[in-house]
Amino acid sequence: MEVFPSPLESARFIAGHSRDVSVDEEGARRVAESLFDRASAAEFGLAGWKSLHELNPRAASAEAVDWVFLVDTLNFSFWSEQEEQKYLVKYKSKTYSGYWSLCAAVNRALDEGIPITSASYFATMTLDQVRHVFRSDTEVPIPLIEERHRVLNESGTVLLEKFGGSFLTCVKMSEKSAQKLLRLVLENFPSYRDEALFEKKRVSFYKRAQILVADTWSVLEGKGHGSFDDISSLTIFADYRIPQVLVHLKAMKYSEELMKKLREGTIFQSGDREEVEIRGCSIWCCALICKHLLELYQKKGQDMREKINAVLLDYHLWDYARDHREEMKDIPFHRVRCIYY
Ligand SMILES: Nc1nc2c(c(CN[C@H]3C=C[C@H](O)[C@@H]3O)cn2[C@@H]2O[C@H](COP(=O)(O)O)[C@@H](O)[C@H]2O)c(=O)[nH]1
Repeated sequence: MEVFPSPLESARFIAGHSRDVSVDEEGARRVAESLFDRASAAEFGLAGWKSLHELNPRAASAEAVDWVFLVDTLNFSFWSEQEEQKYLVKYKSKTYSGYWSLCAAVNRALDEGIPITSASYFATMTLDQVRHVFRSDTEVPIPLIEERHRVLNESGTVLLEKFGGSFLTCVKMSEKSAQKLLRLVLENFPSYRDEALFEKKRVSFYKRAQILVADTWSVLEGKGHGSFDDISSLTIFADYRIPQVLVHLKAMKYSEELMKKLREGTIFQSGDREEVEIRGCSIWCCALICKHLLELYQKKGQDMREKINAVLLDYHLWDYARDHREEMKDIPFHRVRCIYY
């Protein structure tokens, strides 16, 4: 049986050997305290995935699960070199940027009668068809269009050959275990294997694989085939926004030399030491915030393990980063062009 390193153990190891990034335990505690009241609010919970985001599916159907699979297969690299020159998609008289531009393009295609979420379609899509579906409403195209074409064909082919073209089939095989679904995704879909070498050790982040499991849990509303009893075993999803918000909230710190490189807009490569430290420390920092949050509730005699986990903390912090873009503009995000996040 193939061994997949645990993202949480990887994060612990990276945080323990990191040079340019540090987790601030006091800062993490303060973030937990600031979230304390909000964590028991409805928006923080699972229902927020649909109620807060108009582009997410309303249904909990097999088609909705396929929508999640397609989107998370392409859920990477939306940042633009120049902030003012970026990929944008207009949908139902609203203009979307970043991750939401991907969702808007998918929904636009579905409205045009293009079965973009069907494996039988995206398994054999041509590059021109991908260019058409994800066309931009500015002169800036979606980044990594050739890579998106490749992962679409690859993932669609596997979904057809091994799971009858339906990601729900894969979910059913996981028998309500998030870790089993994570393993099935990693074993079968190579583009999801988000790993690196750090201090000669194989470490993992599995950002798209873990968010795929989390979004599947969310779209199925934690019920039926999506009632994962081990959903709390997932970590946050190490993208390029969570580190930014953790530094903004002073739960994580960068060295002067790293801050300088980030401010200059240095483009890092997947697996660079600084990139691995940023991603691993982000995961570790959020694990500490979760721990402190649960302890705060325990002191109040409330067992919130069903309501607080890294997934819901991640969604909250990611949405916070979106809503506080202006306030966070002095904190640079790290730039890597890759298919992992
Ligand atoms: N850690 C984490 N990373 C996330 C997401 C999402 C979308 N999930 C939302 C959908 C339903 C839920 O309610 C979530 O709110 C996208 N990303 C990553 O962000 C980056 C894009 O950023 P920007 O350029 O600002 O749009 C890119 O790496 C993308 O992969 C998340 O949830 N967590």
